[in-house]
Amino acid sequence: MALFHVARYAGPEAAAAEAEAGGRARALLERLQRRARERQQLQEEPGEAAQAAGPAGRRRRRPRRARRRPSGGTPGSKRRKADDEDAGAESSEEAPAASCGAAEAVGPTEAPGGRPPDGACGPPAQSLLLGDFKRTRAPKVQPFLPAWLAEPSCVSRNVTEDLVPIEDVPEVHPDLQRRLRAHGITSFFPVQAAVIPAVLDSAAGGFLVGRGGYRPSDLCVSAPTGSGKTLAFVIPVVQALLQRAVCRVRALVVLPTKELAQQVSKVFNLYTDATPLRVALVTGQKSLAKEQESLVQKTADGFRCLADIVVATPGRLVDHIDQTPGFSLWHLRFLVVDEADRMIDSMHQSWLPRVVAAAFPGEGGPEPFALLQRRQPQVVTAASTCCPQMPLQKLLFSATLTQNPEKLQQLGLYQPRLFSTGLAGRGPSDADGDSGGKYTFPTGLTHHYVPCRLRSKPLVVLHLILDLNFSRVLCFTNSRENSHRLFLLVQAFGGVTVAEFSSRHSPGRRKMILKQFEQGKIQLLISTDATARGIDVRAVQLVVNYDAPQYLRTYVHRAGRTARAGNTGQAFTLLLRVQEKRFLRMLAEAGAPALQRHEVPAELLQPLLPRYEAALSELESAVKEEQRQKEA
Ligand SMILES: Nc1ncnc2c1ncn2[C@@H]1O[C@H](COP(=O)(O)OP(=O)(O)OP(=O)(O)O)[C@@H](O)[C@H]1O
Repeated sequence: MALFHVARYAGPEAAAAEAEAGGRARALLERLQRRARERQQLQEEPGEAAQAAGPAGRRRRRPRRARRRPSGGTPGSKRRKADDEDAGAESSEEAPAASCGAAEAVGPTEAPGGRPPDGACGPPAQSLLLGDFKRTRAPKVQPFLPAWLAEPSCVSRNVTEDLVPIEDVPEVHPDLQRRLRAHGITSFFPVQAAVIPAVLDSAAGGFLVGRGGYRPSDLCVSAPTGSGKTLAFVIPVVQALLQRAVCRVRALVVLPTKELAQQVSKVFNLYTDATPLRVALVTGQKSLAKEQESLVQKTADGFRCLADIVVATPGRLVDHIDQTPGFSLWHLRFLVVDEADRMIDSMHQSWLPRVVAAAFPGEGGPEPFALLQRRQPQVVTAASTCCPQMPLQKLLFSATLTQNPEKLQQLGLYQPRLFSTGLAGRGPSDADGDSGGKYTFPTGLTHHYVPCRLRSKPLVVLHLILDLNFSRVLCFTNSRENSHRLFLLVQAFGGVTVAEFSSRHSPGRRKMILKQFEQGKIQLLISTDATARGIDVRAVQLVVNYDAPQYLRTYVHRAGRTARAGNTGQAFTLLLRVQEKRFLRMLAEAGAPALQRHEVPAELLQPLLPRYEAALSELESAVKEEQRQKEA
């Protein structure tokens, strides 16, 4: 029977054996010293010694590899192992185990007293050496996706060819169709043509109950940037709520940034302003009291709700759940999570459990006899279907929706259904933990990279704008400081209307900057990733990644600020030599079309140099002045 062998102190009985071993060690040492002397002699008189040694001299060299092994066996056993090596029986990585194996193969020659023979490797031949790990390559684990993720409803990403005329989607109310036409929309983009009917279908039985009394499926939508995801939820939510009689918060849209929330609330306003529906924006741009006034009104017998649709950032939403008297989510029917992957990342703020808790007052809640009092949904049974209650349906949207089931699980989705423009379940992992190889890019977007040195990066940006004549450029850096310094430098250089956008500025100032950029008053907007997601500025021709994005998702969103809604656009990434390999591999895994290498020869930058040098010294004094002011 094979035994485990752990080398340990054997007790006083082993003392004699140890003394014997000590004698053996001395003999071995002497032998080694003798050989060293011989070797030294050989080096001193190589010709003679080689002749004298003849073939035996050469033979003596061979067992050296075997000697390096930790066995320290008898000369006989050494020779056996050397023979095994010659025959190529074992690889060098497996040497320790192999030497034991070889001894086992020839059968152990026992010394008197049943001990292993001199120099036999430690444990008995039949035993298993603990910690004797062999280096074997672990098989790659392929992600196993749940069926809804692995088999999504596929949607085309081509928003120029696969348009669907709005009259071909009869589920959309004629009033809304008229309104869409009034805003210049005559056809739905593919994602809209697929998602709008699906959401409307789930509210077909009226928004108070799901179809047939069942709870509707939650929907997840993964489609490229600029593919019209906003209207894909605005239209069905507005249409479903048009039937409401009493104003209650029935739709809540949560977004990661103030600017995005503002943009989405604008779109809601476009489609609700001729209806009784009211939209409130709660992002912290106004004071809490002002926002409270837009949400609830105090009456003689309690509070009156003033908003049907609330568009919010998560932090401010939780503030209102906690601090606004009369703000209730008991009638919430739609919870829309835009930029869903980003919102999952912000889950540590616990905004979702707070929303769900506020939406389900539960047993003993403040309205115990309300007809449609909601409880946290339980398992569907015959009894539970007898007493239908208003469902809370989640709608998730993103251009980079995670396929990580563990992350998605945090959202507590119910029988989810995925609409996707990407191929499901392919590709290896992204650096941030999400699976890559599945994000899709707008068809009109071309990707370039510019190999350059750190010092010449600002010059390359100036060259792109001034020499290649791009009139609306969005340039991303990885930090506020980088944005600010690049802004100061370009400003000092002159000839370009430039602004910076980052958390250095107040929300009001940021709003104004975005407006001016949209109006074309700013040619170059230098920004942190604050504008990377969702911001929809028409006619951005060029996106420059001044600092290469670290993550694939960041690249997808940054580049997606151009080539929106079927337009064309270009994304240029400035890469240092050390960044090239990793970045190109990351994009290849993302399924991005091949990046075009765009060389900017030094001669092209040469004419810009004199002004650039002057701008650099201006920058230096500006930075010093800023530091002085900070310290004062
Ligand atoms: N059916 C349509 N026809 C014409 N233009 C449209 C249509 N739907 C949306 N658009 C326009 O396309 C642009 C992009 O839409 P939207 O902002 O909804 O994209 P998105 O998919 O949400 O992008 P992102 O992922 O970057 O947030 C907007 O300017 C919008 O007005």
